[in-house]
Amino acid sequence: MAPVTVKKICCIGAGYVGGPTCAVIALKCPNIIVTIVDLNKSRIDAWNSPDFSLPIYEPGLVDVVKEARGRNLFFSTDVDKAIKEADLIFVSVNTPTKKSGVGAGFAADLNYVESATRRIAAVATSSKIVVEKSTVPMRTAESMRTILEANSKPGLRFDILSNPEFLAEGTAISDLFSPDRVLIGSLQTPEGLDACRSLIEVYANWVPKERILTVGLWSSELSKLAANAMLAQRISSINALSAICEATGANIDEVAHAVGRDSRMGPKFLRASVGFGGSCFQKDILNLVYLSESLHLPEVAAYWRQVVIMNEYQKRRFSKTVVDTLFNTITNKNITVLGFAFKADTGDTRESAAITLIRDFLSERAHVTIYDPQVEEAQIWYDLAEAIPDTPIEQIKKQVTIAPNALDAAKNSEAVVIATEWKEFIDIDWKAVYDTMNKPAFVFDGRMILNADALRQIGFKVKTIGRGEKI
Ligand SMILES: NC(=O)C1=CN([C@@H]2O[C@H](COP(=O)(O)OP(=O)(O)OC[C@H]3O[C@@H](n4cnc5c(N)ncnc54)[C@H](O)[C@@H]3O)[C@@H](O)[C@H]2O)C=CC1
Ligand SMILES: O=C(O)[C@H]1O[C@H](OP(=O)(O)OP(=O)(O)OC[C@H]2O[C@@H](n3ccc(=O)[nH]c3=O)[C@H](O)[C@@H]2O)[C@H](O)[C@@H](O)[C@@H]1O
Repeated sequence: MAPVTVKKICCIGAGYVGGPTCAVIALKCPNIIVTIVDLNKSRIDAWNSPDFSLPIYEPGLVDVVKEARGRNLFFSTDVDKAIKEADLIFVSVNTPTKKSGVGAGFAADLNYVESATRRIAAVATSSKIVVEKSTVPMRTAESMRTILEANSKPGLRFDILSNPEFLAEGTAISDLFSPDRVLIGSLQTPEGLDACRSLIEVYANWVPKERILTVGLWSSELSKLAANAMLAQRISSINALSAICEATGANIDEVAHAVGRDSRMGPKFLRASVGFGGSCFQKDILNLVYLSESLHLPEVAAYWRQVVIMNEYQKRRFSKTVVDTLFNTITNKNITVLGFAFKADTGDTRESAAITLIRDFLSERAHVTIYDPQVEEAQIWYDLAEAIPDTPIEQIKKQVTIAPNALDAAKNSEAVVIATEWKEFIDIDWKAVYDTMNKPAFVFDGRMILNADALRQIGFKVKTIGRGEKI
């Protein structure tokens, strides 16, 4: 049997991964019809909006959608139709950490993957290649195959591939245009290898073949968890060192530079911060911890768990620095938090360190004013209500203001806290900010983006993460 030439792709899940990934496939493969489906109608409506107000903010994404939408890229809520017509289906649904039941707080909730798989089984009338795009625990492909085989019409074949996604938010389009690697895992059977070849042919439309890596299914699933765990581990390592810098007078920037010049380590991902956020690092590490515990490897579990513990410590340590520096109390003081997204160039707030910082400030009974250039007000209220479940939102709203820009946000405040590394924060008229603030005026730079000396010249007292210098 020869590999199938893919003509129609269905992507289940129109989120941060499914949307950009399959939009780029459509752009780069004009001969393939790509339909991205989701149960969430408002999300699909936004993808289809005439003025391209897409549901996610990602630099370059609008241009991709403008070129491909209506040509060979479609967004729809008709999941069944898209499944039926496709020869290859990406499953790009969410896999959050389980909130209750066995493995609560650690294991991935596979409910969405299972429902998508059951839907494929229920409606497929022809054989399909089914691709795990979501990040999943090891051996999920096996469960998917069992569900498909037990529930589908007789005579159909389902080949499952693992094709984890490595894009980072904020740079998703350039990551997808020129990925470091595309990883495809398959069973090493003739059918599995044929399915793998079919997917290789899709990517080969724009990705050099030497960047398309093929491995066994289980290695592929584990590689995704491993990559995220090791990236997060680097941040926790540099953040642990930032605490030593602050206590000793060393400068974490200089340490990171010196360490990163070793070609075995490289300079990337060594930026100390208020702590990593995002929907995946913590979730995927906890998933690895759960896997290790299930495999009776407690030392391995403890090793990875420490990466998350260190991240929590970093967030707490930063909010404590703010309180300690503001004369040990922020009760009734105005604190301005610049940035709410978990990193720059995204409107995504999932697990953002800003949320933990703000929760800590509110618990000290401070008044907090927030400004973020991309995050919508409704999202901020939603996240704060989730983070502080025992306080009614009306009460939270009494303590929090959302401002339309940084200058307004800083008015009459005692301290400005940089929580997200948005470039526009570097270019603020800091003298104007200073003039509107109560004195002494403090800046806490949790992202190392500001010129501390220039701020001190204006009159600010400045604390930068990872620097032990006098404020
Ligand atoms: N966000 C990121 O940058 C990255 C995420 N990942 C992984 O990709 C997966 C998806 O992540 P995101 O796109 O961020 O999630 P998301 O929450 O933004 O999108 C998932 C979408 O799937 C839809 N969905 C769920 N069940 C469905 C079903 N049965 N039928 C149709 N639609 C359904 C939801 O309505 C939602 O819109 C996760 O496993 C994540 O770990 C991997 C790499 C990067
Ligand atoms: O599986 C996923 O979801 C994705 O997770 C991360 O991507 P993402 O979370 O979008 O963004 P990152 O750039 O990795 O940043 C994650 C967090 O770490 C922080 N960070 C990053 C780098 C650094 O040096 N220091 C640092 O604190 C960021 O500010 C952010 O809060 C990975 O980088 C992607 O390869 C992966 O596909």
